[in-house]
Amino acid sequence: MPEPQKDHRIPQSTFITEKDFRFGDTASQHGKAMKVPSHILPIATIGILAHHATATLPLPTDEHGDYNGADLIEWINSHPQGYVHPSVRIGRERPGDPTSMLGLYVSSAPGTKSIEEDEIIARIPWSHLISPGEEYSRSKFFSCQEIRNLAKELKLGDNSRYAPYVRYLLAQPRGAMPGEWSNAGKKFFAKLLDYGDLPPYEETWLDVYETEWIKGCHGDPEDPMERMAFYLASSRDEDTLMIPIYDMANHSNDPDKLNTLSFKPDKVGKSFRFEASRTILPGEQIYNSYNRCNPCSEADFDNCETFSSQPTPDMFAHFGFVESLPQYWRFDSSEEGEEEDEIEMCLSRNSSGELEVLWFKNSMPDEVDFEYLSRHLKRLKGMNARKADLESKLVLGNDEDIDEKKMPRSEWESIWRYYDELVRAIEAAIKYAPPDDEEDEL
Ligand SMILES: C[S@@+](CC[C@H](N)C(=O)[O-])C[C@H]1O[C@@H](n2cnc3c(N)ncnc32)[C@H](O)[C@@H]1O
Repeated sequence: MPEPQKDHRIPQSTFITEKDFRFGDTASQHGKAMKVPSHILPIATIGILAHHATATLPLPTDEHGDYNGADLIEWINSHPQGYVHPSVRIGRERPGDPTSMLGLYVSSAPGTKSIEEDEIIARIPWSHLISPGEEYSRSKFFSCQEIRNLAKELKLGDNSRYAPYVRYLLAQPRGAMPGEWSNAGKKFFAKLLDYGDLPPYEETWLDVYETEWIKGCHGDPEDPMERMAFYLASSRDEDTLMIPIYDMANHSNDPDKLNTLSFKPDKVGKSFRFEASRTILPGEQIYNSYNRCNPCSEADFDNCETFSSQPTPDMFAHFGFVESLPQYWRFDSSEEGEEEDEIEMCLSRNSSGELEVLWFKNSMPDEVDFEYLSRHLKRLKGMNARKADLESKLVLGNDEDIDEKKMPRSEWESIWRYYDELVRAIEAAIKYAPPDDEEDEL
């Protein structure tokens, strides 16, 4: 499929002429026990919360006390088809600072070589992927069997044949995605979005676990490990595969940052490959794109391996963070029962650093859309004016006992981070509206 045309020279509104290449936004975009390396700390000491976790051996850490994936790398390299590039470092963005993100890097240790374009960053053999087994297909984007298999391995803990991977997964903090939030957090977020009138639309986050897992896969509502497996798959898998090492890479669609390509196994039994799309220098972070195929990313469509094209709000629903620019926004201004009326735009910065909106020719805003956007902007600003009051009523204090009407501070902060980006997108849509004569073409 051709890539949409973008013209960065035009500072205000411009067109994207081809847009109908969405394949569906379903994609996620989702050994033996090892000797523990000498440099270890118990999970709790390195500040990772593990809910419902099976007790496992501690995670290996580096000299800063950060998880370094040493056991994972050794486990993968011990397989004849397994390979992790020797320059790869797993660690924190700011070593030793637990508030900074864990991710994949090219080490900056003296003597470390760059990873060159087309070089393999990691090759993960089929035996080291948690998969739907014989049901695997390259063109399948959701699998109940994958989640079942993942839950089974999580329960096995150190006895899993994926133990080095499972240990890391069990140590992941839970509760970052809107679907996992407290009732109070979900209720307030739903209100902020005017109960389904703004994205992310409720079907992408509100009851996904109940709809997709409990109903769709006949999951057990009493099994916390199944719930954990569901959300781990949602935020980490590549379509239907859980892929160690690869899933340590953080997301970016910034063309200056995105530096990799990935290749799924053609069929059961084959390996997964993760490659450099350009030279990655020592000290640089290794980034993946979780929605590479969205029309606002600069990715070459030939490299569109997973067809994942989620808009920025859906990314928030599935992964719990708001991607930085470029962003892809889709609003539906229609009333219930009416035919869909979509506004679609890319938000980015031009070469002078100014915000820029790129419109899609067939879904530019008309008068009805402007009324919709303006009404919500006013409503959202009204909520912001009451933020301090709302905070005192809705956020749990440090020493406060659990209260059904209140949410943890992390949820509150996440909601307002999303608020800032949503308001910026709506303001930009209004400010950079297409001129009237272009509107007439609709
Ligand atoms: C596949 S994991 C990536 C590795 C992850 N950072 C870890 O510690 O294992 C996806 C999760 O990483 C975080 N993440 C990835 N890219 C991010 C970004 N650009 N900004 C903020 N959080 C990000 C989000 O919490 C997301 O749900």
